Amino acid sequence: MTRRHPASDPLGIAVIGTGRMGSDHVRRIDRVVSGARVAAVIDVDGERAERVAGTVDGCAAYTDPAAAMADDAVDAVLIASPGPAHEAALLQAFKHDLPVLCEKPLTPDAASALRVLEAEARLGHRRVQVGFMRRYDAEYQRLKSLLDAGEFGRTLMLHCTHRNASTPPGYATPMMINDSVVHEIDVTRWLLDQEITAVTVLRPAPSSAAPEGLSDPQLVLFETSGGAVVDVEIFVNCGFGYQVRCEAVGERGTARIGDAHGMYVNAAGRWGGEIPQDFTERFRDAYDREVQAWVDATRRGEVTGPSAWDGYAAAAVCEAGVRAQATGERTPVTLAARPALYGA
Ligand SMILES: NC(=O)c1ccc[n+]([C@@H]2O[C@H](COP(=O)([O-])OP(=O)(O)OC[C@H]3O[C@@H](n4cnc5c(N)ncnc54)[C@H](O)[C@@H]3O)[C@@H](O)[C@H]2O)c1
Ligand SMILES: O[C@H]1[C@H](O)[C@@H](O)[C@H](O)[C@@H](O)[C@H]1O
Repeated sequence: MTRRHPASDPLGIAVIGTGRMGSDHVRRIDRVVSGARVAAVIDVDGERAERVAGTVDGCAAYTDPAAAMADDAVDAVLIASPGPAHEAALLQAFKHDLPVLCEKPLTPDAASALRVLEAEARLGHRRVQVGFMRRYDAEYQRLKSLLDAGEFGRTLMLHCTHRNASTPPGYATPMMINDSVVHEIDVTRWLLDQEITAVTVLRPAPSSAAPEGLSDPQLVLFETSGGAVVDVEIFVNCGFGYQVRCEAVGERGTARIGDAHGMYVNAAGRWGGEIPQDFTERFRDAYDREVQAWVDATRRGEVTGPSAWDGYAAAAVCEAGVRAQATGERTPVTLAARPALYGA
C-alpha cells in the first residue's frame, strides 16, 4: 500500500509513446475512464507528441520521459513505447516512485525483465501493472471463475487459437512468440495458476499468404508445473480477421470462449456473423476495464493486476519459445527465484 490519491483530484497520467496503442490509451483516459486525466504525453517524435497533446485540454508534450516524470502534474505513468524502451522508462518511474501501467512486454528479454523485477523489489512495494489485458476480458474472466470453482476437476489441457488478419511491415518470426503468443503465455499462467516449464514449436509449411521469410502459422506447445499441456495455433496472416479462442478441457467438462460473433445475419440461403478485424475491436472493453482498474487501484494507493513477476515469467517463456522455434526442440524454461514481494 502506498499513498492514497486525494479524492477530489483526477490522477495525472503521463503516456509514453503516442503510436497506435498510446494514442488509443490517451483517448481512453480522456474520454472513457473516470478519475484520471492525461497530464502529459511523451514521444521521441516531437511532432507526434504535440499533435496528440493537442487533442486533450491541459496536456503537455515532451520528447524525454525523464522530463515528463519530473513534472508535478504527473502522478502515474502509462508506458506504450516499443518494448526495448520499457526498461529505461520503468527504472525512471521507480526513481520518482510513480505507479506504472506498462504495455506488454514488460521488457523484450528475461535478463532485462529480471533487472526491472529486482529494482521494484528494492523499492519494497509493487509499482508495476503489466498490460496483459486479456485478464480484463469478460469471457476470459468467466472462464477463470469456472476453472477456479473446480466444477470440472483439474484442467488437463488448453486449446488456444490466436489469429491475426495480417502482419505489419517488419513483423518477423520471433515476434510470433514475443508479440503474439506472449498473451497465451500469460493467460496459461493466470488461468491455471501454474508456471510454464517447457516449450516446443512445430512449424508446418508456411501459408502462401505469409510474407517472405515468415514461418506462419505455427503450433506452440507448453508444459506446465501442474502437468497440463497447452497448444496454441498462432496464425498471423490468416486474412479473414482477428480471432482469439481458448478451450479448457477438465476432468469432468470443457468450456470454450472466443466464439461470440456479434450480430448474426440470415440472408440469401446462408447464415453468418461478424469477425473483428483487430485487437482494438476484439479487446476494446478489456482495455477500458484494464485502464480503469489500474486508475482505481492507484487512487486507492494499491497495485493490482499482472505484476512485474508475471512480466518476467512471460519473458522467460518467450525466450525459451524463440529458441524452440529455431531448433525445433523441446526447450525447458528456467526461472529465477521469486522475490517475496510477489507472493509464494
Ligand atoms: N496489449 C495489446 O494488445 C497490445 C497491442 C499492440 C501493441 N501493444 C504494445 O504496446 C506498445 C506500443 O505498441 P504500438 O503498436 O503502439 O507501437 P507504435 O510503433 O505504433 O508506437 C510506438 C510509439 O512510441 C514512440 N517511441 C519510440 N521510442 C520511444 C521512447 N524511447 N520514448 C518515447 N516514445 C518512444 C514512437 O515514436 C511511436 O510513436 C508495445 O509495447 C506493444 O507490444 C500491446
Ligand atoms: O502486438 C499485438 C497485440 O499484442 C495483439 O493483442 C496480438 O493479438 C497481436 O498478435 C500482436 O502482434
